[in-house]
Amino acid sequence: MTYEALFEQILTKRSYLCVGLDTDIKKIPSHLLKEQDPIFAFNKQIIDATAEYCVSYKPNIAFYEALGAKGWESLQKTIEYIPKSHFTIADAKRGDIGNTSGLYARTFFDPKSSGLDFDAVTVAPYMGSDSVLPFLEFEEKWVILLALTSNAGSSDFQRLKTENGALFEEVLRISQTWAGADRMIYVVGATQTQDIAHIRTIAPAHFLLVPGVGAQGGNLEEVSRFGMNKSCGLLVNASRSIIYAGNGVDFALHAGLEAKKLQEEMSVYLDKYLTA
Ligand SMILES: O=c1ccn([C@@H]2O[C@H](COP(=O)(O)O)[C@@H](O)[C@H]2O)c(=O)[nH]1
Repeated sequence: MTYEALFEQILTKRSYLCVGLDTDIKKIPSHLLKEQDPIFAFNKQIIDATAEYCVSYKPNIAFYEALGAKGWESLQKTIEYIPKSHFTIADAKRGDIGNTSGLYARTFFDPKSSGLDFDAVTVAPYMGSDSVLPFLEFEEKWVILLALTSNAGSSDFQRLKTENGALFEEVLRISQTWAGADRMIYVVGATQTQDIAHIRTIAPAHFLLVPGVGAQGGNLEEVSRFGMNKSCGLLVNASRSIIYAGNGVDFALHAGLEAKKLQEEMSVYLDKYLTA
């Protein structure tokens, strides 16, 4: 999906919501456990209930890998089921020496090799350019680079001072020499709103993937006020607060209502903060 097509979807849906498919076999409603593929059965109903309120889905790969071959099968079925209008993110946080990164890229971007065809994959920046560039060899696919993550430990390294500011600022600056806003997105936690306005001065045009609203307590209004640019430039993720909003046979109904609530709030912020 292109930058323009993503923005178009945001305007059409009046939403910049990314639903996180962090589907935990231990947390899904018990009636689904009799299904042949409980994870896919859960995801299918979540997608049906939320697709009209979001523009993106982000399965966190850990939840699937942990189940071995069956988990990969559920992931593949899920990705095939997501409507093509939605931007798909493999939250895998990969990155290694170049030839290994090339194989990670094939895993998520080459359906002939792996059966998976995501639009984007999250990548850790700390092994440098040769660990990231192999992902960019796939046309029309995106790298989502970890910049300032939502967890408390983000300050252990990401905020370390360099002669040009904090390390995460250097990640933002240097990585812009590898790819432009049409192929690169940055992860900035919703718990880091005090830094978002400054991040916008370093990366004014890029989309930011913002996890941390909902279960982690990030503030959607502040994220939108400080982070929105003239193409919206935000994909705000919520996982647990949506997919586990209910736990009975009507779990998908509750997930849909939770997604709708966020979409309606986003619609207000698009009117208020989308810069001309
Ligand atoms: O900085 C980061 C980067 C990634 N994540 C991931 O996003 C979701 C958040 O889930 P919630 O249930 O909405 O808290 C999850 O997959 C994380 O691994 C993040 O939280 N922070």
